[in-house]
Amino acid sequence: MANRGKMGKGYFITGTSTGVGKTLVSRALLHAFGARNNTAVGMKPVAVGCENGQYMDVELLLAASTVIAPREQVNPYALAPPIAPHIAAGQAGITIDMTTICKACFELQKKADLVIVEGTGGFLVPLNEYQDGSDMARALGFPVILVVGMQLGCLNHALLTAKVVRGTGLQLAGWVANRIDPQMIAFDENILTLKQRLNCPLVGVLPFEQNIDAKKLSLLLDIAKLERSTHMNADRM
Ligand SMILES: Nc1ncnc2c1ncn2[C@@H]1O[C@H](COP(=O)(O)OP(=O)(O)OP(=O)(O)O)[C@@H](O)[C@H]1O
Ligand SMILES: C[C@H](N)[C@H](N)CCCCCC(=O)O
Ligand SMILES: [Mg+2]
Repeated sequence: MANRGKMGKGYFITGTSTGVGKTLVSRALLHAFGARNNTAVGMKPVAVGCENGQYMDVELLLAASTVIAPREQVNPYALAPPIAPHIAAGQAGITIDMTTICKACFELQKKADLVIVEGTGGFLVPLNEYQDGSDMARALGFPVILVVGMQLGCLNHALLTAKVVRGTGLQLAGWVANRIDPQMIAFDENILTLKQRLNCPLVGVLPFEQNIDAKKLSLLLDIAKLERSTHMNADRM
């Protein structure tokens, strides 16, 4: 459905690694924007890892989206082996192309107020012979939200990623602390360290949940704080 002729905005969701909660946070963001009467659609440009014939990231993002969009726009590249995308693409005899991804995203921006784009693995995962996730993020041009999987080692990964995101010329609009290790020692001190050093808003802290309810967890995300951060940066442009 045409989005009243306006082009939707977007956020690029990256993480400190694979398996840290990018999909969970993307789903929660889709629900959070939907609850504010925004239309919102998820995008997984490059999905790798097919389980029982399904690309779960794509299925979960489709289910959390408030508008229906063609699968080829939501997920331009689906590669079955659960390995690095450039290797999977090479094995499949294809090249992941940024123009293809940008065109698909452009079509989604016509359909929704917000496009929540989930990256693949961590920020610098290679996508083809010359480009990686940072090139995709730069090509899309959206502010970045960093998902930090809270576990020992996350400080280094989070601060490295923040440095590279900013070095790519993109805004780090905010970060989400995702408690993937319920046994993490000094959890509060690690959160405080990243609040002091990431220099962007903490959008929310998601607890470890045995039974995940993305809609419930969306209530823990401070979307207003995220939007203030994004607008402030836009004003500086
Ligand atoms: N807060 C949490 N509590 C419990 N389980 C979680 C939490 N966050 C993530 N998980 C689980 O950890 C796994 C990885 O989460 P998710 O798929 O969102 O990570 P990802 O960063 O999107 O991974 P990928 O790099 O494969 O896309 C999933 O099984 C998910 O259900
Ligand atoms: C298959 C997995 N769940 C992710 N979708 C892809 C992770 C690629 C990681 C590449 C790397 O950093 O070594
Ligand atoms: Mg994912």
